[in-house]
Amino acid sequence: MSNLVSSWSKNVQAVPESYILPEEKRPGDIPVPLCKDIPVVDLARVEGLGRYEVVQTMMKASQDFGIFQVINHGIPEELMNGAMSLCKEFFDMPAEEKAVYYSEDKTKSFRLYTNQFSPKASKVGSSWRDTLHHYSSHPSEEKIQSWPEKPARYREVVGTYAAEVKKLSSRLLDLICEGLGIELGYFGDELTKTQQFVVNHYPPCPDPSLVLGAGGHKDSQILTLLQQEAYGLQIFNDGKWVGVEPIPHAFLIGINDQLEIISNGKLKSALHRAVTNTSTARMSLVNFIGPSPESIIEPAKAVVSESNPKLFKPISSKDYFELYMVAVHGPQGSALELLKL
Ligand SMILES: O=C(O)CCC(=O)C(=O)O
Ligand SMILES: [Fe+2]
Repeated sequence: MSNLVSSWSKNVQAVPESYILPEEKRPGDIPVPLCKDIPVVDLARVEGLGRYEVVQTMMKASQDFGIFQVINHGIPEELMNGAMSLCKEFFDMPAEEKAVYYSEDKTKSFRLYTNQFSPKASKVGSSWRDTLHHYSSHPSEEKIQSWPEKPARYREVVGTYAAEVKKLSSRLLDLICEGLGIELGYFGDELTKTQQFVVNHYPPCPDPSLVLGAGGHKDSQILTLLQQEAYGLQIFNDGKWVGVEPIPHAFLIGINDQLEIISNGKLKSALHRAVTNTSTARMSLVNFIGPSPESIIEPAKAVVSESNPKLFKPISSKDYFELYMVAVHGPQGSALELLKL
């Protein structure tokens, strides 16, 4: 338990050795510019004449950046504020109260942990973050019973929030179907059977140039919907790291590896990382929508043709995740390369 970064980092003046990255992986001191070209999609325009343009913008952003942001998405601001502040309250609780939820057992549907991507064996480059992870496959009311009882209203608000995010993901995936020329409802069942809600907490760090909150990686599932208030997310674009500007109450949408496969490479899963800062704890509320473990992931028939042959081998979602968990430590930050034909 004492290994939670939020438990010990207040008392340190320097970054402990095991958190210092090898030189080539460090974010360094040179400022990373914010990328001003990542599209912000106004979902209010979907119902009217703007629909075609919205879909095209989403498609182009997914090809060029692998991410875009959405506003007027229909999830109430009070609900987003409520989820964010309850998650903050959770991390602000005394270490003993959080200890109950701490677990290194990856099969648990709910747990608090630190350093998922840095096995104990590796002595360098641990991530400067703690994570609260909720995993569910729908419908899954009983899983909520394993979530924190404190702060009061946590279960209720996070439960409502997760359900709203799931609805938003379905709307977005229908628009993506339109853009790809895939039949509507393609993602309606097995391909979106699972939902993970991950709360990343990055405490202030004495020297952000030496560490990362989250090392470079791609997300393995279908779609990411991320809520944030403070800056810290960067993507690797056009050969360099660029910053993503947080927009209050927007959701950042990310294409994941298994959607890249289904789209036959038309949509790109973005390599991204999170940096820390010296003054404020940053939180990101991350929702991953993904397939059932048994789903076979392969390019959709509608996106493949003689002139556009399959680029990826079929694989079950479960097997993809196993490959991913090894490959995520490598320079690609994902297992996509291993499936290329
Ligand atoms: O905190 C962030 O902005 C990124 C987190 C992330 O990439 C993840 O949880 O997969
Ligand atoms: Fe990620």
